[in-house]
Amino acid sequence: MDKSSKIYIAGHRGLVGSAILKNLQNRGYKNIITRTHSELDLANQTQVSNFFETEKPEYVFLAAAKVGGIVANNVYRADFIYENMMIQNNVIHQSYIHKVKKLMFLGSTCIYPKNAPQPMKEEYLLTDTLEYTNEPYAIAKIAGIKMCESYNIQYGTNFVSVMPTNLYGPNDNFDLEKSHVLPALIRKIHLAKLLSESNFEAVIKDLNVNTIEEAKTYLASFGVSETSVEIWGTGNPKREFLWSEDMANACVFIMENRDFKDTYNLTEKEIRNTHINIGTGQDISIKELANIIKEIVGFKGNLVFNTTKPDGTMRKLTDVSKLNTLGWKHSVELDQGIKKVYQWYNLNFS
Ligand SMILES: NC(=O)C1=CN([C@@H]2O[C@H](COP(=O)(O)OP(=O)(O)OC[C@H]3O[C@@H](n4cnc5c(N)ncnc54)[C@H](OP(=O)(O)O)[C@@H]3O)[C@@H](O)[C@H]2O)C=CC1
Ligand SMILES: C[C@H]1O[C@H](OP(=O)(O)OP(=O)(O)OC[C@H]2O[C@@H](n3cnc4c(=O)[nH]c(N)nc43)[C@H](O)[C@@H]2O)[C@@H](O)[C@@H](O)C1=O
Repeated sequence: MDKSSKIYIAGHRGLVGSAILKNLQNRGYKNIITRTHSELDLANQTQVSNFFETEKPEYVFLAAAKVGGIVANNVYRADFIYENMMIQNNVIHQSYIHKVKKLMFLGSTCIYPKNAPQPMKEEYLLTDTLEYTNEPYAIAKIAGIKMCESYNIQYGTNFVSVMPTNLYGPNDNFDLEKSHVLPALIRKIHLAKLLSESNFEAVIKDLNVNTIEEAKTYLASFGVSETSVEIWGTGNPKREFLWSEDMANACVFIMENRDFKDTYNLTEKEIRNTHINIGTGQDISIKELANIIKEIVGFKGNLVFNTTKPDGTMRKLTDVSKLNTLGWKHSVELDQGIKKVYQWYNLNFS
């Protein structure tokens, strides 16, 4: 990519897409194109075809997807498989038709088997059964990897796939039902702290409701009160968290430095697993995460574990040796990142 290359970021207002946009702008890329969801529905084949025909992007970051936490994945199973398959089929196929020079597809580490050996290497893909709570999403992501790989092999395209661990940062989704654990716990614990300080005005503003009674009833349905916050599951699952701006940095690094054809003289087994894990290589339990957030937010109440909610996979630590060997390593540690995102939340959301 050179600084005047025409680069399309799909999903530029999301957690990762917004960080990729900022990263490219900071590096001096000047010809970036974006479309909001309402301007271009990537699940619509005709709209996507017309967009590529008109704009002819040279490089594509595919960071648009239907994304959510464990409960959203488990409940909206049809939406997760349908929308993700449609978006990626349309964008990847039109990138082939319109001779995009390089495309990056964003998968997820949930593509690996539920009981994969830890840490998870790229080659563990398709070696065993998936975690059921997010199987539809994971199957869509596996289809995306295989689509990139198949087009590369049959048509000589240059499509690279990356598998990020759990991400967090500015522009995350803080919805109490549908979000991932880290933003959900920041918001729940923050609201519990406000309740404990009788700062009802701030609670009403955050939830955009009319009265404190309404706010308290809503929060009670998520197990949030002035004295305690509910944590889903046992608290024992472990997760690995990567700061979204580090993720964007890794994406741009790989787009600038790695081509699919770099893998052509590898063995057949390696050709099958050319996707690259992106993570820190470090994980912590949900209980530990909740305690760190509690400390940073300054909430003095209790954490209560609701074991009727799913734990999901017990561990999914990425093996990041492939990425490290390419020359990239994360820079923001978890406690530092949580402080930064809590600051961002207070400035932009609360
Ligand atoms: N967040 C995480 O922890 C992880 C994310 N990933 C992957 O990283 C990528 C980016 O995720 P993230 O940034 O968190 O997701 P977000 O939900 O923050 O952003 C997704 C973006 O995609 C857009 N989008 C969704 N559907 C459509 C559509 N039909 N047409 C056009 N735009 C659409 C959304 O627009 P709008 O909001 O307007 O609908 C939004 O801007 C995804 O592929 C995801 O699977 C992988 C692992 C972990
Ligand atoms: C990125 C990844 O994200 C999803 O997988 P996940 O890692 O299981 O997602 P999660 O962040 O929602 O939960 C992590 C853990 O945390 C626990 N947990 C506690 N309390 C809350 C809570 O309040 N909210 C949420 N969401 N989880 C909670 C929760 O029970 C679980 O044990 C995939 O569906 C898939 O989309 C994917 O690729």
